Formats: sequence, C-alpha cells, structure tokens
Amino acid sequence: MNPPVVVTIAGTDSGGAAGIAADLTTFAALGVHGACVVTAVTAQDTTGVRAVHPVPTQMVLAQLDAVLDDLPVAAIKTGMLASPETVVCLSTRLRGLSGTRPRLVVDPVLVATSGAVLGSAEVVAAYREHLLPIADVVTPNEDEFDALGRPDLANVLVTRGGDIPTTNDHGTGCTHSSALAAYLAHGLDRATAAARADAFVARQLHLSKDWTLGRGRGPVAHLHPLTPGEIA
Ligand SMILES: Nc1ncnc2c1ncn2[C@@H]1O[C@H](COP(=O)(O)OP(=O)(O)OP(=O)(O)O)[C@@H](O)[C@H]1O
Ligand SMILES: Cc1ncc(COP(=O)(O)O)c(N)n1
Repeated sequence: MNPPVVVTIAGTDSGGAAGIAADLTTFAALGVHGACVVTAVTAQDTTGVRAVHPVPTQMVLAQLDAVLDDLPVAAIKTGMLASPETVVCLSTRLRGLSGTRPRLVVDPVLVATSGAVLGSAEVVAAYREHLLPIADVVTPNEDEFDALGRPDLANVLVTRGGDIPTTNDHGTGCTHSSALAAYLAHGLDRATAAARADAFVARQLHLSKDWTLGRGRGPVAHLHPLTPGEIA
C-alpha cells in the first residue's frame, strides 16, 4: 500500500536541526513519503543564523507545481517562508487547488530558538491576510503568536514548550508541526493528531536530552536510534 504523501515548504538549516532536515526525517519516522519545496537557504548552526538566502518566489512555485502535478498530496506543512511575495503567491496557489484540498499546517516561523528573526513585518502582514485564513492548523509559539497580533482564530494552536529539562530543543517546532501534518495525512482528526504530535516530540526530546552536539541549543532527535545489530 502507498504511504500518504506530505510536502514541507520550508527553509534549510545547515546544522541539520530545524527546517527541511527536521521535516523530512520526522516524515520518515512517521511513515509518510516526504516531498520538499525549499524557500530559503540558511547558514545556521546551534548558536544562531549567520545568513539567509531566499529562493526566488517563482522557483518556490515551480517546485510546488512539480510536486502537486505528480503526487497525491494528503497534507502540506509550511515553515520558514522568507519573503512576503512567497507567502502571498503560495496562498493564492493553495487556495486555487481543485478537488480535495490537502490538509494545511502552517508553522509561522518568525523567530528561531536562537532568537534570530526569520520573518519581517511584511511577512507577518502577508501571513495574517493570506495564509492563516486557509490553514487547517496554525502552530505559532508564544513569540510568534504575539508577532502575529494574537489572532483570535479557531485554527490557531499556540505551542508552549514543555517540562522536559533540556537545551537540545532546536527544531522542536518544526518537528512538532511536521508530526501534526503526518498524523493528519494518516487520517487522524485534528485533536488526535495534535495530541500524538505532542507525544512524539516529547519522546524525541527524551532521546536527545543528554546529547552534547554543538555549542548552542542542540538538535532534538528526529529519528529513533537503531540498535547496533540493526545498523551493521
Ligand atoms: N521542553 C519540552 N518538554 C516537552 N515538550 C516540549 C518541550 N519543548 C517543546 N516541546 C513540544 O514541542 C512543541 C513545540 O515547541 P516550541 O513551541 O518550543 O517550538 P518552537 O521551536 O518555539 O516553535 P516554532 O517552530 O513555531 O518556532 C510544544 O508544543 C511541545 O509539544
Ligand atoms: C530554516 C529554519 N526553519 C525553522 C527554524 C525554526 O526552528 P527553531 O524554532 O527550532 O529554531 C529555523 N531555525 N530554521
């Protein structure tokens, strides 16, 4: 039987903790086929974001069209969208889809765990006007919820960290929203998918809580460790 297909529309993180790397490994862990549309390349590590190179909007749309024209997409997750044009054009494209529209999870990545600002005021305005109204679920953290003007919408699910003591939390928001999209693609309702996504992230944070990767906020584990016998 075919796995459900989920697309992430997001940026890269050269340190492998957040963005596309987190999304695709989370999809693999949860049994969905992952496709990816790259919106920006970041030079980033566990300590911060050094540089951002946005992908031109036309190239973002070309990637998305290639995926949508060919694959039976069950769910889409958006992460860092990098420019207001990309937010607006993407929203227009998604709103115009005919047939059964894929479930849409919008993680409005505006502030990184390191504190770096990843979305300008223009990006925020484009989210509010164009993307939030068509999302099934929007998953801002507290800072992003504030930046968006605390929208009073039924589809907004504010994420609030948790009580696992760890500083290895770089990529948790990406992992969480990707898990939510994967569970929706498997056919779960929103409340069940959200509860499962919380449980998945908690388990992954436990797996990586004692890692000492990098000098800053280390990556959350995205996959499950294989036993030595399974690897060799
Ligand atoms: N320390 C923790 N203990 C338990 N669960 C956690 C912890 N940190 C994060 N989570 C889980 O991960 C989810 C996302 O976390 P959080 O809101 O901190 O992400 P973020 O990286 O700030 O999000 P974004 O991608 O929107 O910037 C939370 O809803 C929660 O389920
Ligand atoms: C490319 C990219 N996408 C998303 C995030 C946010 O993730 P986090 O909030 O864990 O820093 C990031 N830092 N980089």
